[in-house]
Amino acid sequence: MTTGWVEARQAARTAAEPLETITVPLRDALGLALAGHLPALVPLPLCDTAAMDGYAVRGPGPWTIVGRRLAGPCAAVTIEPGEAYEIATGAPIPVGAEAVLPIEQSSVDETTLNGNPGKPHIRRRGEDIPRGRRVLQAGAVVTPAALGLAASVGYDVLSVHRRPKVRVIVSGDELLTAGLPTHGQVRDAIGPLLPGLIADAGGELSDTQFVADRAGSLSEALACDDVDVIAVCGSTSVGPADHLRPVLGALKADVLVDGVACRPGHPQLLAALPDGRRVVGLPGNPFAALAAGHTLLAPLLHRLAGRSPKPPLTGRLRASIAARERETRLVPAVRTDDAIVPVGRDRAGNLWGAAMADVLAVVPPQWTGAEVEVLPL
Ligand SMILES: Nc1nc2c(c(=O)[nH]1)N[C@H]1C(S)=C(S)[C@@H](COP(=O)(O)OP(=O)(O)OC[C@H]3O[C@@H](n4cnc5c(N)ncnc54)[C@H](O)[C@@H]3O)O[C@H]1N2
Ligand code: MOO
Repeated sequence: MTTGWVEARQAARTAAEPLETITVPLRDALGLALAGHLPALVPLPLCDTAAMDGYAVRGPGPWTIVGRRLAGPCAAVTIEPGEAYEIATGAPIPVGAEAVLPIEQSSVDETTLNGNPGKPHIRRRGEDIPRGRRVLQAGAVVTPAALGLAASVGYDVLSVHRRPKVRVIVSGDELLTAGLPTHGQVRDAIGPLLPGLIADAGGELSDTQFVADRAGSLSEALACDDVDVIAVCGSTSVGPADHLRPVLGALKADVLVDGVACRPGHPQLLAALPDGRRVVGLPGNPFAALAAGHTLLAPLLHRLAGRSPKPPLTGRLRASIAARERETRLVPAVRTDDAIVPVGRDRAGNLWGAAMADVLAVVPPQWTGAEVEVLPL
């Protein structure tokens, strides 16, 4: 029975548990999701440091310059009232220093320093991040900034969930993978779009296999057991060459979502094979496959990759889009400063609109109003 679009996405998110935890060097963690919360191993800054290039001073001026402190490991020194140390930004300040007088506010006559620090210009130990403070939550996706932060607070390795491996099976005797199609042939448009969609959702493409429109070929391709998810493109409908549902039946798969009330993409499906691998059926019409990729495949991969759900993005739709009675519409659109603007060219077989768009606007059944959820493309 067909599932509503919202319920289908929820079903995809709960159709599996996050994959095992692995420990990887920072450089290999980009794009993976943290398996646990990340507490700071050291405070930031580690000790009281100068926030400006200038002079660390104690007591009222004028001061006598007695030494120099540069950034880097150094023995602690104590500063006495009336003394100054020339100091670089980031250098530990001498014990007892009350302020850093920035170079621009100072005047030096031989070893005598004058000026007014105004503010202390000192970053105190732990002022930015105290030791032990949770800086990122389990389920956060490791971004370039997160890698820099993890290094700042002392990490060399991170515990993350491994990426789900995805095999793509493209079915269709009419498909051509390169060159100009001749009468009756069609260039495969889904094989090229899936690697990016899979990577964005936290997965890793294992390989892409092309199979003929025969039940036996599809069955054989589904037998591989070295991946977590298999995305089958085409063969989801009810025609004489559409074998996915009968093949899944013969393999005793548990069909979790059997069609979704959305346009395009309604014949899509999600199933669990007896050995735990998940199968997502993406309709053959290329824009329908993209829409289904964002409906079932991406949420399933997010979950397996251990990513926390994000709050939905919304915007105001500019244009009169006719909602359907029972189905959610997925409409390619661009985001402007103040609105979501549909781009058209969005028939199920045509990726032109989606290629011009930066989001899919989600128009629920019987929707009226302006605010819609959008899925970034
Ligand atoms: N009697 C019905 N017929 C159809 C229905 C329906 O409800 N009742 N739904 C239509 C919708 S909607 C879709 S979507 C398609 C889904 O079909 P399949 O998933 O079985 O896919 P195919 O039949 O193999 O192909 C459909 C269409 O897409 C082209 N195609 C297939 N694969 C690719 C590819 N990799 N790259 C580019 N184009 C591809 C194929 O040549 C066909 O034109 O079913 C409708 N029919
Ligand atoms: O629903 Mo189909 O998937 O429109 O092309």
